[in-house]
Amino acid sequence: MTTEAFGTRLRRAMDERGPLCVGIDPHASLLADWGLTDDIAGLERFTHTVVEALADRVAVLKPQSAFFERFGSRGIAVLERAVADAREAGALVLMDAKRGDIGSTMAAYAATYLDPASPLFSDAVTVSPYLGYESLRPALDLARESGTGVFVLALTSNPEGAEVQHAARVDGRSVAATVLDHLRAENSDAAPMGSYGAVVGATLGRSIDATGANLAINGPLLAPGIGAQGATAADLPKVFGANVRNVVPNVSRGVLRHGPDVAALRESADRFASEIRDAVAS
Ligand SMILES: O=c1ccn([C@@H]2O[C@H](COP(=O)(O)O)[C@@H](O)[C@H]2O)c(=O)[nH]1
Repeated sequence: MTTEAFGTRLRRAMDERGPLCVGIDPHASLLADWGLTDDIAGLERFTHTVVEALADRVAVLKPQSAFFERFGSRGIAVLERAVADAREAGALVLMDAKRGDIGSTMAAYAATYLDPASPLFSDAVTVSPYLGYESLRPALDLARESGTGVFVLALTSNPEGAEVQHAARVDGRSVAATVLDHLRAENSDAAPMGSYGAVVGATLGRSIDATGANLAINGPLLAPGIGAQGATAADLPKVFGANVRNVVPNVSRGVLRHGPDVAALRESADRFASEIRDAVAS
């Protein structure tokens, strides 16, 4: 059996549905705003509603694992169901777990999200490179084998990220630029796009320039920060320049605050999608 690469599947989904990625982030405050209880029943209703509203129309759904983990094993069961239902409805699922550890432990994280036999098998996972890029090798290798993807934190959307990511190594290269260089090498032989992505916040403005980072990695660029964190679709060309075609913009609370009405969730996602289309085309 040949497994189609994640980068190929993502490119097709972006072309067919537009590049928008909507987050499934069941904040306690959103459960309350939706009139739901802050327990498993509320979590289940919230998650099911988002998947029902959006999995048949957006390219990517991104569950934020933390909001499910806080409910223990029953929360993980809700997450497993959401991943399976979203994939069944045609969305790619990017698990936002931000895992990172020494290689031998990383192999277990990789198996959790990228092994087709796992109950949490997803199309891609976010990982943290701060134990050293090569510590991610088990995930990078398993992704290649299973046709899945890996998104590595490079320049995150939060202001605190700069203290680590802009820091210079002894050779003067910034940490962020180094991560992006590794990803470019990983994606070098891929067409139409590699399966190894970077997380680069839509909030960053031109602060990227100071890092010497080159965003041309021939892979997807997950761009969180639109909506609740203050960035807009219009920021995308400013931040990503010529690489904007590979950007997967993420909106979580900006869409989710319109629930629990399914039509209102869809309208909001459609509005963001259309603003993004216009901004990317301009
Ligand atoms: O740099 C990063 C990396 C990940 N995130 C995650 O994306 C969503 C953003 O949610 P909003 O409600 O749209 O602000 C959330 O799950 C974060 O953990 C990020 O924001 N920045």
